[in-house]
Amino acid sequence: MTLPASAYQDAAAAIRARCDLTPRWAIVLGSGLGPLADHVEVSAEFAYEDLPHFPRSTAVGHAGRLLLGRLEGQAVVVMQGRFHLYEGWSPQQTAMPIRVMHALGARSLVVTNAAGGLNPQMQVGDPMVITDQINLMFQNPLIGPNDDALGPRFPDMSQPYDPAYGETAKAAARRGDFACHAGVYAGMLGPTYETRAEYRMLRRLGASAAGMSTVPEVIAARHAGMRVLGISTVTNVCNPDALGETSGQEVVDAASNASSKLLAMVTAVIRSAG
Ligand SMILES: O=P(O)(O)O[C@H]1O[C@H](CO)[C@@H](O)[C@H]1O
Ligand code: HPA
Repeated sequence: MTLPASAYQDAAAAIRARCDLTPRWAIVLGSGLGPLADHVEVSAEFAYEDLPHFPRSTAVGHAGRLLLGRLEGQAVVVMQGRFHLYEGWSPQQTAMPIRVMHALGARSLVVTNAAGGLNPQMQVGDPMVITDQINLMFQNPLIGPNDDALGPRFPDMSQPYDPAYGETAKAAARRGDFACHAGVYAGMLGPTYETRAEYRMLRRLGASAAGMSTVPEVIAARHAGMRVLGISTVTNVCNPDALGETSGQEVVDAASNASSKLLAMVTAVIRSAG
């Protein structure tokens, strides 16, 4: 579905009409990671269905709420649930909330997700700081007329994830004494999990984690010049030579069990950016 060019401004105006907080940080909470929002001192809350042009959350473990408030004293806007291509939303729709949060004032983005761990050292519950991404969805939210007011026609993607944010997140994991990896996120279309042959291929391509989100959001954020921190939580281990079965509920449960690690890393980055 094509969105009107004004879609994200319309949604931002509807939010501003009820809340005058200018968020500095935008945070997207992935599958099972919604409880992180319990730590936000909430000023206003919106159901996605009440916001103009917003898609509705249909994925398991995605509440479908936008919150404005404070985390560690910093003004934040938080998506409790995101949109995926496999739900039937267009690339533009999956990325639209990023533009809305940018229009509200956010200039830094934290994207989190549940992902399959491809690196043999990974265990369920381990976080991974995303250093780069591979777009294997073969779709792009910037296709169509470019909004020159937002960003360039051909955005640079040489460093989509901010290295300083990543270092701060890793330092928080060291202080917390929990394992933390760093690596490349492969964005898949889904909704099927990958076959053994596909996990093998992803390893060969240099990916350390596989998921079905994040890539369109980060493209939209970089287009708009936002600094990005990305953290995956390993919810299933993808060993092509001994692959167990994976279910959506298992992914959600594993992510929420590990959410305290994510909270420690995200709050450290937000605090350090003062
Ligand atoms: O990336 P998030 O939204 O965390 O969700 C991940 O978990 C779901 C699969 O279990 C897929 O939606 C995948 O992308
Ligand atoms: O193994 C996976 N593959 C794709 N998406 C996922 N989301 C959680 N785990 C996975």
